[in-house]
Amino acid sequence: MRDDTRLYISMSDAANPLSSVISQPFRLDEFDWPTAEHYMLAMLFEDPEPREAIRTAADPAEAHKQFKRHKRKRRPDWEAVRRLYMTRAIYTRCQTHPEAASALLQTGDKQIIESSLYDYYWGCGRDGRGHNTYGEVLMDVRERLREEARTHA
Ligand SMILES: Nc1nc(O)c(N)c(N[C@@H]2O[C@H](COP(=O)(O)O)[C@@H](O)[C@H]2O)n1
Repeated sequence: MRDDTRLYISMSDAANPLSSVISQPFRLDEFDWPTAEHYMLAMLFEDPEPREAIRTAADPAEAHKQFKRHKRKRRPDWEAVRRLYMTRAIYTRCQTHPEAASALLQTGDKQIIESSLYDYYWGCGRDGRGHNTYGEVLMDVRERLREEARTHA
């Protein structure tokens, strides 16, 4: 049965304006980032070398390869900060690209769910019991954009 109250998205859909891998560059923390995924993966490291290797990767797949290459240098506090970094990336992308903000606002009050078989943190996991953190980040940013629109009306 169709459920119009939910919107399922896939992380790997680079054509979806809600995805973290869509090519919508933005500037944040004094650097230019090709995608939100590049930014999030770079923030996994405090060391500037892997950060730069990820930032300058040609696409998100290459950025992911760089992330894996440097995996051992991963910052110890990542679990505590990852949601915040993803939120900053998505919010800044929406500030930079009005079409990104508008695509998010057009989802209305739908619950956004990242469908992922394997990821129980960013996605909903195979059985739907995952945290769906990426979906929550999108909904948080959507709420903030709405608040800002109300304030500036
Ligand atoms: N499943 C999924 N959904 C997203 O929205 C994502 N941005 C990612 N990215 C992947 O997450 C991994 C790094 O973060 P964690 O250590 O899991 O917190 C890495 O594999 C990225 O490619 N994944």
